[in-house]
Amino acid sequence: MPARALSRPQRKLSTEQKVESPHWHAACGFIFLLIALFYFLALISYDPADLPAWAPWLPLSDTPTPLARNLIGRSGAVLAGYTFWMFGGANYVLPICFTWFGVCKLTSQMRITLRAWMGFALMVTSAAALLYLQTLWEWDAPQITPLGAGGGLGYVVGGMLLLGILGEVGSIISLGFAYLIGMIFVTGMHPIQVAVHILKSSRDQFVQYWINRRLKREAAERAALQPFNAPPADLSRGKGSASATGKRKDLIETQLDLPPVNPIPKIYDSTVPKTPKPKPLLAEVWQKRQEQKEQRAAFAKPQSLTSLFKNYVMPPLDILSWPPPTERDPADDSQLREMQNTIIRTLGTFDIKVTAGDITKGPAITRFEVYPSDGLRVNRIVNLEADLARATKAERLNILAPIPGKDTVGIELANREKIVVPIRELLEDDAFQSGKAKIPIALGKDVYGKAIIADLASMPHLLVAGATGSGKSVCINSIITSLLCRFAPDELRFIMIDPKFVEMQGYKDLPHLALPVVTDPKLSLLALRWVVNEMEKRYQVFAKEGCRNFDAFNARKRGGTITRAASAASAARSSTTSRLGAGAATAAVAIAPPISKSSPPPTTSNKRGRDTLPHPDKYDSSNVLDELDAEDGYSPGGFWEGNSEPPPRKEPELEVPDTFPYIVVIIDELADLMQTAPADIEGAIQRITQKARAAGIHMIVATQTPRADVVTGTIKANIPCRIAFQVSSALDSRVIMDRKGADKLVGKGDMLYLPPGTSQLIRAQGTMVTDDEIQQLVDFVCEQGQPVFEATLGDDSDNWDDDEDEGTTTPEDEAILEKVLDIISAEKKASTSLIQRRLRLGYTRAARMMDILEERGIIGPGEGAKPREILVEL
Ligand SMILES: Nc1ncnc2c1ncn2[C@@H]1O[C@H](COP(=O)(O)OP(=O)(O)OP(=O)(O)O)[C@@H](O)[C@H]1O
Repeated sequence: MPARALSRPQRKLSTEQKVESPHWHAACGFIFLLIALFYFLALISYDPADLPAWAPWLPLSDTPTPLARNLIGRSGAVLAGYTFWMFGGANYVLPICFTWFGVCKLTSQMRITLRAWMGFALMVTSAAALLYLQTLWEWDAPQITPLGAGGGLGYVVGGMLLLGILGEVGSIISLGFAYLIGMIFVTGMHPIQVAVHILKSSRDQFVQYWINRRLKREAAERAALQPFNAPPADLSRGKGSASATGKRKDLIETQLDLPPVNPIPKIYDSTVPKTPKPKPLLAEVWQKRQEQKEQRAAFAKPQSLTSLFKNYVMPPLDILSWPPPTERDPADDSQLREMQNTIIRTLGTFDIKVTAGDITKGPAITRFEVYPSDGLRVNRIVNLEADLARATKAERLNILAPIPGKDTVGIELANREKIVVPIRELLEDDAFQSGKAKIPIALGKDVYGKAIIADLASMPHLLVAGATGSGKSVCINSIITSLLCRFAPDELRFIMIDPKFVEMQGYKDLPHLALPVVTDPKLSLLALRWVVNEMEKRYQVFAKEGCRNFDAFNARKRGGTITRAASAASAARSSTTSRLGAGAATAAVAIAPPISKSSPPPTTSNKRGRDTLPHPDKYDSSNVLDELDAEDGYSPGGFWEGNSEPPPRKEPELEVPDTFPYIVVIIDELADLMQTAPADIEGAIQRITQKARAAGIHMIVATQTPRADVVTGTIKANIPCRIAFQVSSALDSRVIMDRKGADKLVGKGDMLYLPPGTSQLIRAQGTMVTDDEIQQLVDFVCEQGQPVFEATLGDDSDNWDDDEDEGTTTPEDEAILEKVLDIISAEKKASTSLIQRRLRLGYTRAARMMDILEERGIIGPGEGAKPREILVEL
């Protein structure tokens, strides 16, 4: 390729130069070829007899022809006459060079640079001088070139200038080198390289021919050995079948170590929707599950979720809309190719040689692939991001160097018009319908048009972050929609924490809700504690049943034995985890009637060292512990009233449900929660994300504030699966994904997805679900049942921060006190604000810790703003 010689090396100039259109190059190419042809015809048919009488200096013929015989007429004869007079035999170099320029313009769309023109002049001059000096053959055509074989130019340069200075041999050698240099300038190719290339390609041709013959022979032999009626394996695929060609190519490349040949570039338009399937596979999955549920419901307790929702009907996908096909125009191939040429040309102006690869038009972006030439560092392409953005006039441009898993570099440009990916398209996709994923969630379509259906069960938790308006809420809604279209209320329960008040209000009547939608950031901790509690309870049930995890438990052979309906027992008595709503003044947690006996009531320790339930009056029917105590002879308050040694207390039996539903906790705006009680929220999220997977509990956390104090290291360490929408800076992108890239997204659903178990990001366009679709879906679901809450969170949250009785501390408090003591001993200072800052506690809680330490005689009383006195050696 002539790229190197014809491209302009000065970068300074190339940043300013205009990128010419392909039409201009094509026109120039044809003009060059036309000139070359005319010129050549004029030369080969030159006869001095055609010259008109008025042509000065030229040796005119004695017998002029009345009609010019020159193929280009009299003007051709005049042109040939003068140029022969000037350049002699070197005249033929001119049409050859013009042909070369024309071919370059047409094939590579290269500029004919000054260097190429100089090379051209050098070739003609040295050729003319060489012809003048050569003595190998006698030049005897004075009527054509009166000044010798090299014409006037050869005579002046060879005869008058060089011969006297360098002598004959010296002149011929130097002129030979000058001719080669001229050729290198014109073609951009080293003659030796050209020779090697020609040799190599002829060898390749020969080898390919030889291998083709061998393959054909082998195929024919195999066909002859095949049974009469069997289709011949290779021949049936045809001569040009992809696999045969690929095999042949591999064979050639591996056996002969030939340079790889880039595949022919293709254009893919992944925005064209697939035709919806008439009968989704998932219907069969549902049908099967429905039958299983009906069998189970026969044994289930009447108030259990299985019984309540045994006739639940899954929402039909027709509820969701499908945009009419007319809204989507197919990709315009010529425009895409033109843009790719612009990219290649722009890179060429910086001396970066690339060849065209595939073009993939995705819903939001188009990826142009290019093959870097051998020895090119891909970083050089990355460094030209700004110049490429200028040349392509792109709003945002992203360079993948290289595209993971490929040998090409990808240049991604935002489409002028975005194609919306309707959620229905994904829900009808095979990946969703096949039922392979346990908790499938439709996320979007990648640039190749492949549906991204993730499995929340394998994630097992997800972080969604991006600037405001980038598409987070739509993504969360898509996830909820996917789950609603797949799970009945007894199979999957939601816990929705929505401090923004607006995002999840539409879901407040869903029967899938385990708790009411939490909008008060202060109550969200209670909800998270409920989840922790539920998780611990599930583990106890698993241990009792000898099951390792959620799946094993739900898949175990069930005998229909359901133990005594005692509530939550050891979980309730084990104080570490069951402190939901602890304290009388706390958000009261009341177990709703239908589920009351199957959920562990929250507990706290009273001063007498016994676990009691907060707000016992708020529990519907019975205080189970009191019932059990009464059986054993304890008073309702838990005191032993007999005279002898108290008998060992009976532990209430753990209820083993038939199956557990999945629980999906969705937090929409983590930042709001982290403002209220960062340490507690972080701790709760950490516990859930660390342990909850095997208990069938999964968490989705969204935030529009990707700051390090919101998306903390602890949270990130426990949520490896992330989705980043557009953010304003590379720093924000690093907070979310630990690398930049999200700052290059174009918004409105354009996202980067980090799937589980890999470090390779996938760029995708998120699915779109409209408010109307959600409304219709929710209406359909809500018509089939009321929400059955596992607990209701009271609104008495004002004092939740200091939610313990005076002087009573929980293990959680003790853990914080430990940290407080560490800080005090390190800083040699005890002040509430210091504790607040270091542990990120609210004022009330920090002050309470100080009061407890004062009570224990570790620090002195407060003296206004002054730090307190440290009374003991720490
Ligand atoms: N996947 C998508 N496809 C097409 N358009 C989308 C998509 N996602 C979002 N949008 C567009 O972007 C707008 C903003 O999206 P969304 O409300 O989800 O942003 P957000 O990140 O949740 O913002 P905020 O944090 O302010 O709530 C939507 O109204 C919609 O027009």
